[in-house]
Amino acid sequence: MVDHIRIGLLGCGTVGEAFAELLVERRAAIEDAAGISLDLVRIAVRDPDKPRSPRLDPELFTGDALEVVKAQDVDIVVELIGGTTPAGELITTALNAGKPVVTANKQLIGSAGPELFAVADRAGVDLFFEAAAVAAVPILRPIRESLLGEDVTRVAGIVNGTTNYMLTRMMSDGLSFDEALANAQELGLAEPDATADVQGDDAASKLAILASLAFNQSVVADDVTREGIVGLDTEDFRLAAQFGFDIKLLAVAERFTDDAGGGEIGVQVFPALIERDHPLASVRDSFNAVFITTSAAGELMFYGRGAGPRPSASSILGDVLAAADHLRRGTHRRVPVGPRAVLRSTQELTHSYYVRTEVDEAPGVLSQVTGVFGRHGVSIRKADQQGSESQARVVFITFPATERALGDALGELKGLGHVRHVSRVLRIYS
Ligand SMILES: NC(=O)C1=CN([C@@H]2O[C@H](COP(=O)(O)OP(=O)(O)OC[C@H]3O[C@@H](n4cnc5c(N)ncnc54)[C@H](OP(=O)(O)O)[C@@H]3O)[C@@H](O)[C@H]2O)C=CC1
Ligand SMILES: N[C@@H](CC=O)C(=O)O
Repeated sequence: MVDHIRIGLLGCGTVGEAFAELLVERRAAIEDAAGISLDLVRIAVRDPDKPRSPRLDPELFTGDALEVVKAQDVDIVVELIGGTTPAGELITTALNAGKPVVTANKQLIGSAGPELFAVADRAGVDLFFEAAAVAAVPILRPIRESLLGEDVTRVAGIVNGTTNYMLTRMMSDGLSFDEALANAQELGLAEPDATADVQGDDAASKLAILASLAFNQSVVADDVTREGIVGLDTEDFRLAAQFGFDIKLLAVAERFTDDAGGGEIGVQVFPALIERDHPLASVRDSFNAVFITTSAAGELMFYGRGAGPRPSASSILGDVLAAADHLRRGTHRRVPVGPRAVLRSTQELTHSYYVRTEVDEAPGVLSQVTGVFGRHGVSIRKADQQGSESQARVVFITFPATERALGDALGELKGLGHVRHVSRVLRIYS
């Protein structure tokens, strides 16, 4: 017997169109494999008169998203408009009407996830969002299901495809920032507003989603401290290579258990130097990879395409099938919402650092600078000086120290006579 499930799609842009096409392409195979016929019955867009894929029936398009959500002939709503408004209101309306929702909207889930999970739970329907974190890679379902009973202590990796693609092209092919970004946009990797990618906001939303599910605590994007990749220059790439490192934009969530059994968490997104033989250094282009550390399983690695229309469509299709299967069985899977996370101040988080300074080439400057670091408890692992008669660049690689200690040392360094400026500070990830 074949069950017919009718899909209402909100948004048919970069990702929405790829999803609609994949649905049409895979319809017969899905029917054979799962006994479910997924019928795309309505598509809401901003401008219904815009030319669309010839593979999609023009009769399906409307400019009224609310009408699609409320339509009697729509069983599952797929939200691919993006942003918080009107996506949030549309999803809430669908859930309250008893319709399961599938979305790829990390911005919305990363900021209002806990509220929406509660709405879905009250309504007794599914809210799935696998594509909202690490696009094609099934990671949220394993966290929600396979690792539900586990004690997860760390989630860390590369979660933004655009910036990983850009860093790969800038480091390997010498592309400028603007060229690399334009290529990423052409490939459909970037957000509609790509500042979210390059400033680390997209990665912060994804980290909030991953940390919430992994630690069973409520974490929102605003909790995540972030630095993007804006401002990195060819000299950083050259120096990183010289020291045996690659540069990657990382997202790291850690849970620290105290003696009383409490657990603060640290959530950070930052560009970092990473040793060339570290597995994350081999993650290139739009690929992403996330390590999850648990007490029993140890370390697990999830790897695959973290952005792009078709990889995202694959993940959305998986969610739609899961929701369709639940619908025919009359069941749903709730998203657990844990207590509000207690955040550890980033000042107390510990890293090794790469510090690039420009100094006057005067005798003793190097030991003066090393002395300042030492006074603040930041020990130097390596210092490399290159320069001309009047000016030198000194790169310091430190042993692990807290952000507070490094900040204090840099503060004092800036007041030092022969230090012209500190031109870059990057964390080193190992
Ligand atoms: N790019 C990627 O690799 C990935 C993206 N995502 C997420 O997917 C979502 C969609 O992104 P993307 O496809 O790039 O976005 P686009 O901007 O390409 O598409 C947005 C779509 O929404 C439609 N739309 C906008 N406002 C309304 C409205 N008020 N009512 C109805 N339709 C509306 C637009 O209509 P029109 O066509 O008429 O302009 C368009 O079809 C975002 O949440 C994004 O974060 C998730 C994973 C990966
Ligand atoms: N813009 C995002 C798309 C996928 O989530 C990214 O580059 O990772």
